[in-house]
This record gives sequence, structure tokens and C-alpha cells, in this order.
Amino acid sequence: MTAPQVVVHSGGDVLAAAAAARLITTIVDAQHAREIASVVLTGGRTGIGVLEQVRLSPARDAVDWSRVELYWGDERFLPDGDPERNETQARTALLDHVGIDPSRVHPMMPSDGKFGDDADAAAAHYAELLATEADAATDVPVPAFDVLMLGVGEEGHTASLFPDTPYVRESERMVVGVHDCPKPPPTRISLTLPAIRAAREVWLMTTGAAKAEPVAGALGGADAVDIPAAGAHGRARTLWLLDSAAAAGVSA
Ligand SMILES: O=C(O)C(O)[C@@H](O)[C@H](O)[C@H](O)COP(=O)(O)O
Repeated sequence: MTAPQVVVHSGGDVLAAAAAARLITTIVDAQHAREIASVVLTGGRTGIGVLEQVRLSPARDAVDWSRVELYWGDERFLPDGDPERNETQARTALLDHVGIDPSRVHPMMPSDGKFGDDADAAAAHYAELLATEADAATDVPVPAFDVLMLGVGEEGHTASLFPDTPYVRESERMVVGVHDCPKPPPTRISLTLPAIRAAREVWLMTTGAAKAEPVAGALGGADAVDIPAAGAHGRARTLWLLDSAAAAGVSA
């Protein structure tokens, strides 16, 4: 397991701009090394704010967006195009503005898709998709994601893995339908911790005083069942990108 690295920014706006710059260079480097970069997006204000900053950055043109493979770490199980879907928000923030190859964009199924309101079937379908791109570099059936971004909830959830649930304990399946979530909407689809850990780099990005407790807990060695964000780490790097309010409880 990679030891977490912590970068503290003065505020949320700086964090979003700095993370956007980091994402652009990470994609450029991955394309240089491996032709195609694979990136896992997240929902939430911080994750979407980073995508907005990528859109606003002139450096975004350093990326060949047609060679970026895009996945999601979790999705709110809502109808296609719903403004609360992580996919919809990512498209509005960035994807509609750059030359993405539509065949390389892999959203999780909406609740009015092929599987109707069966989130478990939609999750199994996403697991099958990930398995078709599985990479020998990981020991699980998912791609070797170059970078996987995550947000952190006030009670320590990450992706849609909430504390003390069967989903955060999942060790076999790569993708799960998540039910009865405390954060709306109640039904979601999420990568599990084993799938998240297949990523080369995992970035946990969060801001604000309300996140100080889970951040301190996760970095202080909490069990992932209690603080799911504590269980998210990358094969090569685990990076916590925080503002000073969220980092308030982290010991230097
Ligand atoms: O779809 C979602 O809701 C998420 O992916 C979720 O895990 C989110 O990233 C955190 O709840 C943080 O959200 P904020 O950045 O808005 O606090």
C-alpha cells in the first residue's frame, strides 16, 4: 500500500485550479508513456469544480482528448440527462467542450437505461465493461486506470461507499449497486475498494471544515469500514488534495 501524500492548498478555488493543472499534466504524461490515458471521474462539488477548471485552463489543449478513456467511480442512479447525474455534470463542466472520442466515454447506466431501475444489473454490466479492458498490471478485472479521482463525504464516504455497509466491505465484485444511501439520491452505482485500488494514482480531493474530521480519521489510520476514504489508495500513489480547513486535523 502506498503511503498517502498530503498537499494542502489555501482554499477551495486554489485547490480546484491546482488539481486541474495536475490532471492535465498527468494525462499528458500518461499519453506520452502509454498512448491512451485512462481517467476515472467523480461527482460532488470538488470533483466537478476541478473539471470546470480544466475547461478554463489554456493548458487543456496540451491534452489529446481523443486519446483519453473516461470512466466514473460512482454514479447517482437517475434518468439519463438528469442534472444530478455525475455524468451530466461532467459533460457540462468539461466533456462537452473538448474533443473527446464518444466511444471512449464510459458512463454508468442511468435508471431509465437498458436495465431499467435495476441498479444491481446496471452495476454488473459496468463490471463486465471494465473486465473487457482489464490490464495485467492489476490483479483484478479492471483497467489500469492512470488516475482515479474521489471526493470525501462528511461521514467519510468516498465514491458511493458509505461507512459500515456491505458495499465498503465488498471484496469480490468490482462494481456494486448501492441502496439506501444517506446522501441523496438513495440508489447509486459505485466502484468498490478493490477496483479503486487498481488505479495507478488515487487522488482524494476535498475542502471545508466539515471534512476535517473524516480526513483526520482516514489519514490517522482509521479502518475503511468506519471511514471508507481510508481504504482508497493507488498502486503508485495516493494523494490527498485538501484546503487548509479540511486539513485542520491532520498532524504535520
Ligand atoms: O456522487 C457523489 O455524490 C460522489 O461521488 C461523492 O462521493 C462525492 O464525491 C462526495 O460526497 C463529496 O462531495 P462534495 O465534494 O460535494 O462534498
